[in-house]
Amino acid sequence: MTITLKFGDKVTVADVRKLHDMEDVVFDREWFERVDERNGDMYYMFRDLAKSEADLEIIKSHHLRYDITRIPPGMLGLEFIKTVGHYHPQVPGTDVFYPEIYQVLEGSATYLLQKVEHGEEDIVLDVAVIKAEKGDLVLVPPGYGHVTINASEKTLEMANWVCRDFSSVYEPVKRYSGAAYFLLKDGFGKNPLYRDIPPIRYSKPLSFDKLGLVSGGNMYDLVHKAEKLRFLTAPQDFMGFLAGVL
Ligand SMILES: O=P(O)(O)OC[C@H]1O[C@](O)(CO)[C@@H](O)[C@@H]1O
Repeated sequence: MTITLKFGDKVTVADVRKLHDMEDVVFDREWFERVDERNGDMYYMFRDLAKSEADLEIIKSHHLRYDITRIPPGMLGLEFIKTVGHYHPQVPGTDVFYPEIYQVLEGSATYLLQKVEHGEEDIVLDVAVIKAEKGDLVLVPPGYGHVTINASEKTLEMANWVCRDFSSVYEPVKRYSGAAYFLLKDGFGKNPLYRDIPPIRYSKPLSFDKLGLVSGGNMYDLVHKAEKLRFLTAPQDFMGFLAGVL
C-alpha cells in the first residue's frame, strides 16, 4: 500500500523504512531472527516538502530541506521502534558538522543524541536524551549522531529542517549495531559494543525565540524567514549559539 501525505496542495508518496533496513541496529537479535516477514513497514519519510512551488524555490535557494517523518507505535522485540540513526558530514572546507532541527507535530518523541570521537575504537563523549511533545523543538548540534524513538502508544509525526546539500552518514551507527543506548520496555540499556559509555544526560526541548523557532509555533513558517535558518547551512558562523543548545 502506498502511504501519502498531503502538504499544501501537493501529495507526496512516502519513502518507507522496512524492518530489513533495521537489521544492523536492532537490539533484540533473537526476535529479529524469528521474524519471517522482514518487509513490514517501520516508518515513513516524506522528504523535501513545500506548500507551494514558490516555497520550494525559496527552500532550495537557501539550500534547505523540510521533511516530515511518521513513526507508528511498535516494538522491535524488546526495544521501542526507532529510526536507524545517523550522523551528518562536515561542511566542506570546515571542521564543523551540519546540525538539524526537529519539531514534534503529533505524538511524542524521545531523541537520543550522541557525540563520539571516532577512531580505531570509538569513544562516546556525550549522550543526551530529550523527550519532546507536540510543538516542542529539538536542535541536534554539530557532531551529534541521532536516533528518534517512539516510546509511546501513538503515532509520532515530526518535521525537520536540514541542509539539503549532504547525505546522512550511517556507517558509524551500524558498525556498533546501534547507538550507545537502546530504549527497552524497562528503560535505557547500554549497548555493550561501545566502551565506557557515559551516563545519559537528560535535557529539555528549547525555544530559540530570536530565530523565530518557538515551541508550539509551526516551524514550517520559517520558509518566509529562511535566512533565520542559516545556522543549518553555515553552522561554522554560529558556533557560539550552537554550543549552548544541549
Ligand atoms: O535516516 P534515518 O536515520 O532513517 O532517519 C530518518 C529521518 O532523518 C531525516 O533524514 C532527517 O535527518 C529525515 O528526513 C528522515 O525522516
